[in-house]
Amino acid sequence: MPVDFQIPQIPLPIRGILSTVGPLDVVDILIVAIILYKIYEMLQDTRAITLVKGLLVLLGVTLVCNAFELHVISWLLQKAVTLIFVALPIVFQPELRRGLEHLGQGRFLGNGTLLDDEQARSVVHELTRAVRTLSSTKTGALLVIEREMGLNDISATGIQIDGLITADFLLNVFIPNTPLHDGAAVIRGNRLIAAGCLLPLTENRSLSTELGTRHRAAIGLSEQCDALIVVVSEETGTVSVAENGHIMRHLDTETLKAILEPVFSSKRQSLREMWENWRKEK
Ligand SMILES: Nc1ncnc2c1ncn2[C@@H]1O[C@H](COP(=O)(O)OP(=O)(O)OP(=O)(O)O)[C@@H](O)[C@H]1O
Repeated sequence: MPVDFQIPQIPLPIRGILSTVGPLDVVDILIVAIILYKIYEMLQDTRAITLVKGLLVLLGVTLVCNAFELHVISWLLQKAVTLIFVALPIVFQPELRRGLEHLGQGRFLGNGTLLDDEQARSVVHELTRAVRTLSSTKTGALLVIEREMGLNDISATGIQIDGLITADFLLNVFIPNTPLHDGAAVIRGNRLIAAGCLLPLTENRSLSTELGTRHRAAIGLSEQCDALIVVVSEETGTVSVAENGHIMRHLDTETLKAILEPVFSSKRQSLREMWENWRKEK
């Protein structure tokens, strides 16, 4: 028996709205949706997301109060929301700075040093060799690897060096009770550019209490820029890597190598080369 199937009719008011939507409106809405999603992605796992949720609740309550014409409460809430918007840039200065830096940083525009395949392989080999020894001898170390965002402000807090990276050189830097061992060493390309540098501490309160200031300094810097930070614990010898506000702990040499390889890889270099060639041609 044939089934009588009818396509449901779109209600008249919705049809009215749809008839006014053009292709440009669809593009407009898509762009706004992408921007909102990117903002959400940026704020995810940061202190700011809790505040955004609080703000949304406050806005919701204000709308409800307006609808019920509770004039005094809605006046107070409106003032509170305005005050919060003024306070936002002050309270979330680090997050804002990071967001704007992300915006301004094209993949090609970084100021790291170009490495060819051989140099990249060598620096990863020397780094992993040094970290393995530092870990087995329980020598505390903090190694900051610069990526697209320049770290001149961080390296300026320490002692300027500029030496080719070798495992022995790195081991020398972190020998306890020597002038350079305290603080972080900064790596740009295959060179150690500074040591004894001061990093900003994270204010994340949900971190394990096992993590002392060395690890908190690594997470703190990774919240503010795209650097990769390797930490060797003086207490336990464990190796960790901080990136993007997160820390991966208890890494073995193979895992560390797998993390480091793409950081120094030549794919990034070829994009840079494309950019530099394009600039030379201009
Ligand atoms: N803000 C900072 N910037 C750079 N280095 C720092 C900073 N704070 C601490 N450090 C380094 O960490 C050392 C202190 O480490 P602490 O024992 O407090 O941390 P930890 O995370 O428990 O590390 P570990 O497991 O090695 O003991 C300092 O001597 C210094 O070298």
